[in-house]
Amino acid sequence: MRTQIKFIINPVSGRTKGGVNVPDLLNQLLDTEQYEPEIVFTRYAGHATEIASQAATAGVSVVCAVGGDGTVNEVARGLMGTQTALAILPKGSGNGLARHLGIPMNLSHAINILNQGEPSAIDACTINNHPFFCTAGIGFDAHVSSVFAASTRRGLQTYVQMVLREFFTFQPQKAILRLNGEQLETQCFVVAFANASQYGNNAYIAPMADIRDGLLDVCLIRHLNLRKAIGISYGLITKQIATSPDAEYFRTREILVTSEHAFKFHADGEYIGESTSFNVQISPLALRVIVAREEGRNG
Ligand SMILES: Nc1ncnc2c1ncn2[C@@H]1O[C@H](COP(=O)(O)OP(=O)(O)OP(=O)(O)O)[C@@H](O)[C@H]1O
Repeated sequence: MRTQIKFIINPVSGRTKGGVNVPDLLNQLLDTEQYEPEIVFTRYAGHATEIASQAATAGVSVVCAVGGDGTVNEVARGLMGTQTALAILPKGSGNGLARHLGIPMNLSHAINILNQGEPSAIDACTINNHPFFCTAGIGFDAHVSSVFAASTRRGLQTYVQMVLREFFTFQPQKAILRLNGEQLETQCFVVAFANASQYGNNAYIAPMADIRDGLLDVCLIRHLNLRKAIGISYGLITKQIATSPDAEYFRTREILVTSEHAFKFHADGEYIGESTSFNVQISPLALRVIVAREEGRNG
């Protein structure tokens, strides 16, 4: 019997990439002896969660998110805790979870992985009950998400320009971190909560994060001047941030953060809002994903 697979395509993701007609590509490359495909397009933000959740209830084996991290997050939250596996055809600009899982950025290659892949369970997380699968954070990274969300311009270059501009006016705030029975009162430029190793675009905020270990990798950056920020940025792209004296790491199942001043927060790069209190938790192995056979065994 063929495996039922539902493709959920976000027509507005990856606007800067243009060009690729995903249904045509699937017609050419998907192994239809193995898969029985159905293709749907999202009509509004949040629609992907509804479609994915209905597919899981109907017993569809695989739901494939065709889009960026926002689409992957929406589909994954509809599948968490079910037997239906997530697949990813990356079409966004960051593609953090796909990159972490070794899914190729080239869509044809990604379809080939799907043809030969197997399900493998990964951890799922929440920040104040908002699910995330890659990274969440409070402080500067969330501030950048909020500015980026409000902008009509997209692309890596816009993003880098925005980060530079915002860096010079952003002020760290005091917070209390509670984790592993300990309490830490500190200035926070960023507190990143990593399930996967990267934000996306191969920016490795927690290079040693294991997505199947039942633990969050927490990265605390207390404050940064320009010289230190250049070091951190270099560490992000060379996977060496953990050796920086300006980035501290903790592993935990749960973390509570409280502050007097509100912090902005994001989940999988999507700006969510502001709060003075954060509860970040992990649900071990709560999401099945289709990965290359080797990745499932070793990754
Ligand atoms: N039909 C639609 N119309 C408008 N917005 C949509 C639609 N379908 C999904 N969305 C929203 O589009 C947003 C962006 O999607 P996504 O993150 O996948 O693409 P991206 O921003 O290009 O990629 P990346 O996050 O990697 O930069 C998501 O927040 C999602 O809720």
